[in-house]
Amino acid sequence: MAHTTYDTNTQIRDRAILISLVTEEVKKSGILPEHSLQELVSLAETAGVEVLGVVTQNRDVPDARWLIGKGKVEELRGMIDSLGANTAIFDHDLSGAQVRNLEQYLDVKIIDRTQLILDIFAQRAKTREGIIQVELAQLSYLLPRLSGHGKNLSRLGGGIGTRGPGESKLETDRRHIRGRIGDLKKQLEAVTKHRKLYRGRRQKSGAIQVALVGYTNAGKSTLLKQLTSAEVYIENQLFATLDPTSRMLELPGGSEVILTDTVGFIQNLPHDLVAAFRATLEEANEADLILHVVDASSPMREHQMSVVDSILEELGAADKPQLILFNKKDICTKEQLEMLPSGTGYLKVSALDDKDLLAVKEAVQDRLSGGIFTFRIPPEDGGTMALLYRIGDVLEQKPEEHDMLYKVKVHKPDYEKWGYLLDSFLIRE
Ligand SMILES: Nc1nc2c(ncn2[C@@H]2O[C@H](COP(=O)(O)OP(=O)(O)OP(=O)(O)O)[C@@H](O)[C@H]2O)c(=O)[nH]1
Ligand SMILES: [Mg+2]
Repeated sequence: MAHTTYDTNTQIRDRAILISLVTEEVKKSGILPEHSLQELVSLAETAGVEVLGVVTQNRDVPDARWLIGKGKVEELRGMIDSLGANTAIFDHDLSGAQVRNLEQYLDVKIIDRTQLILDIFAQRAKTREGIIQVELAQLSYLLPRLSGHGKNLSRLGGGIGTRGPGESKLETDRRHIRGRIGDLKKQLEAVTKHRKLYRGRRQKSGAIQVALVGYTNAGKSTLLKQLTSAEVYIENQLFATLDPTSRMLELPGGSEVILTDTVGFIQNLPHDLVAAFRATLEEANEADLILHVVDASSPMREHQMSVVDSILEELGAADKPQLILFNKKDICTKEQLEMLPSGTGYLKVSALDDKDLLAVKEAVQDRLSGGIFTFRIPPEDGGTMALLYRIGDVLEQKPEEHDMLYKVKVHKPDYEKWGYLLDSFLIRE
């Protein structure tokens, strides 16, 4: 199926009211409701929605029929009428029944946080793999809620919540959607296999992989660009990057690693999406070193870090060597900077500062270094000598009797891969 593209000029622009529900569960989670709502506003704006207003409600538990209390629903209806909204976006996942009830009563399009995120992903996906992944996630999300969506999706005929699978798809029966999900999974498998092959080749070539991961908008793409002079898409919006981009990064010692930018993480990342993007996020899993980029200026810094940690754990990448980059130090307050932990695993940087960029490269080099070793190699053995240059930085070379002595600062990942070939040349002291 062709991916539905969205032309903002010919569509009715979404004019939305955002609704945040603060339950006991939310209070216990440590997520500050105002930040979550702020994030929802950013998500909506990123999706191209005009935000007309917000409504919040405190309630111990969600209402089964309406999510929010009936009185709030009335209030919302009044706001919708007076502001001329055509969409209501809830910072909370909705059941099919809740969508149906709200849609009937309010007569606007009802969207929840997950759909909003999925919609942004649909707009952003560029590669075949990304496009399939998004459609798969959208359909998996839609399937159990199918009965909830009715006339408004087709009446408005576009905008958030309807991009991707396309309107006609929403009207077909579940069996059809299940069939489509099956097809997509097969396609995804084929594309992923191809990627794995390519990745395998990259690994065989001995290249060291370093992955930039972190919360959305932390500055990952900016760092990739600044460190490698790559042309990448940088925006002060959420999920600017969807498909991983890899570039060569030259370290101060002269050796090269492959640096990969990845999709940003977000709290409550829809589970279907994590599953669908597993293949992409596996870049992090394949990495020899993870650079966890943190927006140190964010008031939600700690929470965002723990979101990233738990997603890394879900991916099985929690035990990878990690370096934490506290980014955007140039816009941090003095207090924020003082609060940051320090030590060898952490670096406070600004992606816009050349000195800091050099410090990042040095730290990467250090983290990848497995120590300094000396090898004795006969001068005619060019192959082994070439191998030395592959596993690290040659610091010194001098003749001794008939051989050459090489002092090498080895890269841990390379040494683990190739070191066994050098065992017999190693001088043990
Ligand atoms: N002041 C300041 N701004 C920064 C710094 N690094 C990045 N930014 C800005 O932060 C915003 C987000 O940067 P990106 O590089 O797109 O962030 P990202 O982590 O790739 O975001 P996603 O792709 O959305 O996950 C942009 O407006 C950048 O210009 C920094 O060190 N200092
Ligand atoms: Mg990015």
